[in-house]
Amino acid sequence: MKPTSFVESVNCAIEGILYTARTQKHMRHHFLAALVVLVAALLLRVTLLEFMLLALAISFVLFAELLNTAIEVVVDMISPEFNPMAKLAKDVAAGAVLVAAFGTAIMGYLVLSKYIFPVEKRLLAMVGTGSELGILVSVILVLIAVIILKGVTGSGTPLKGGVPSGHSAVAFSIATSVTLQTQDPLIALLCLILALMVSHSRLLLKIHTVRELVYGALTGISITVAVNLLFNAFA
Ligand SMILES: Nc1ncnc2c1ncn2[C@@H]1O[C@H](COP(=O)(O)OP(=O)(O)OP(=O)(O)O)[C@@H](O)[C@H]1O
Repeated sequence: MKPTSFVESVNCAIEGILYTARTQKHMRHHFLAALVVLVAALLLRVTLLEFMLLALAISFVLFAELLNTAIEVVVDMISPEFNPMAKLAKDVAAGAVLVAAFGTAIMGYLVLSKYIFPVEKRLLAMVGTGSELGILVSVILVLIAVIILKGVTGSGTPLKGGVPSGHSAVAFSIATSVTLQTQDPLIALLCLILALMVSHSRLLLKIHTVRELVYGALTGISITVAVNLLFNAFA
């Protein structure tokens, strides 16, 4: 039935948002990311203008995901069977969300980095600069820990599958070592992206689950930080 009042129209719009949140996992990820960014913005006491920019960028992503879902629903209604034009319409709509999300990530970085980087720099200084020997020892200990953990959990082979992911552990160990060596938050961010890409590739190849990758990352980071703390304490 068509809405007859303003309140009913608003209700229909909210139902559309709820439908999108219920059926589209990307929408739920966008909401979660928006929550994290807005809470971080409040805690970091960004300026009013910066908060407005963040809010605008977040709204833009949510707006794009809602339109993408609307297009998907219409395409599914018109063409439930496989159709190259249906594919094109859905791919273009998904592209719009990707562009919006990419722009928002850049906006978030530009606004929040100047607040987060100084805190990160202080934390890195507390762990101390990594040494060449510390880097080597970390990687060797990470490899030994991965083999022992795989043996204990009885999963995977030394180079493939199981808990934790060896690729993820080594990638995050190297990322942590480079971060400590350079003490530079931007380098840390770039290394984190590289380590995430290595881990993601193992997920795409269906060699590991997210849980195995997270355990791998935690193994790599914790051992590398512990080794560097020890080296610096006895230096
Ligand atoms: N009827 C169809 N004909 C041809 N290709 C389709 C059709 N339906 C879906 N696809 C292809 O599958 C992809 C995913 O479409 P789907 O409807 O499953 O959206 P989704 O899983 O919600 O993805 P997202 O929201 O991430 O774009 C589309 O981008 C398109 O390439």
